[in-house]
Amino acid sequence: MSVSILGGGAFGTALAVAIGQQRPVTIWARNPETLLSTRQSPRLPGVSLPDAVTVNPNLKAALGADVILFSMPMQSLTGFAEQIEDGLTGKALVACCKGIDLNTLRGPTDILAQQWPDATAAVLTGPSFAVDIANGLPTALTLACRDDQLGIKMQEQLSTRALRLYRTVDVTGAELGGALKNVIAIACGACIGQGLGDSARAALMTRGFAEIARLAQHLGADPSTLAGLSGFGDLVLTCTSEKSRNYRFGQALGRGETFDDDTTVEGVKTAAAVTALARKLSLEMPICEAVQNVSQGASVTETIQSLLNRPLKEE
Ligand SMILES: NC(=O)C1=CN([C@@H]2O[C@H](COP(=O)(O)OP(=O)(O)OC[C@H]3O[C@@H](n4cnc5c(N)ncnc54)[C@H](OP(=O)(O)O)[C@@H]3O)[C@@H](O)[C@H]2O)C=CC1
Ligand SMILES: O=C(CO)COP(=O)(O)O
Repeated sequence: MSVSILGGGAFGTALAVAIGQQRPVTIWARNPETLLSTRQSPRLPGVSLPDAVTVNPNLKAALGADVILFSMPMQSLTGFAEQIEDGLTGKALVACCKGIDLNTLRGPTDILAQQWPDATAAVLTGPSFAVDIANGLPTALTLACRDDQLGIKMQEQLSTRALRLYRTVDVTGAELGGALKNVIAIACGACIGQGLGDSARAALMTRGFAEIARLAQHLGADPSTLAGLSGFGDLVLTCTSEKSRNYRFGQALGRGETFDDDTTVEGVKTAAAVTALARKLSLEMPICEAVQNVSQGASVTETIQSLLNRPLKEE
């Protein structure tokens, strides 16, 4: 099975570095100049692509692979997919983005499946910072594919000695865990940024997990997926590490500081999408709604106070 990665940002480059330790892989980027000239991505400085990685600026050629990984921000996926005319029949399309599309309220595999009904859509997600993967540190991810036979083949192709893929057929659970943990990470960053302490963060993580489970199970996810790498695992990582862009964005909100506009922070648009989705489905998701409000400029102090003022209830 040949493998291509579309997207030359931090995650796409890290995956190319990891997979390229064991087998040939192609990476395509819309602005490939630096990758071509230095074999490093400006989004992941200091890490060089191994010889087994081909940088191919020709998208059509990259689309010829059997397995195609889509490694770009969630809100770019629809626009990117719509410009590709190829039917990609019979190919395995693996979404590597974490989020919910704000216009359609769909996850990445739905978007891929709608654009390419004759291909199989899957998702690769879980607790992993690009820099850790690229440095060869041990990492475990979830590969979710409804076609388990294809999932088994991809698991073998994409795993390396350090990058260990676990498999599931629960695409909905894997995708929603990865999308929503970014929203809760913003809340946790804001909590720490405001100086509210580790106990308050633990409360937000736990009640945030309850919100993730509420929405995901309503949409058919298996609770065991949510307790796994793509849910609980990624929630723990992202809510506790300053390597996370979502967490750092939340910290900046909590401290009343500005944040670099050019940094990918998936949780902001996902908070808006999930708030809309929860309203549509009549589900209560107060922490996600709070993140949406503070991202839109509401006071962090007042928003936290209104969470604390909610009626007492059973856990
Ligand atoms: N970084 C990480 O540690 C991890 C990230 N992820 C997920 O991976 C996804 C990508 O994030 P990440 O790589 O970190 O983000 P980066 O900000 O590092 O890079 C994003 C990349 O996407 C490219 N891109 C943006 N829009 C388009 C488009 N319309 N067409 C083609 N390429 C486009 C950008 O190109 P250009 O440089 O030209 O702007 C850039 O190379 C996110 O959903 C994230 O949640 C998942 C796990 C870990
Ligand atoms: O998804 C990630 C870790 O699993 C990366 O998190 P950030 O996008 O917050 O940096």
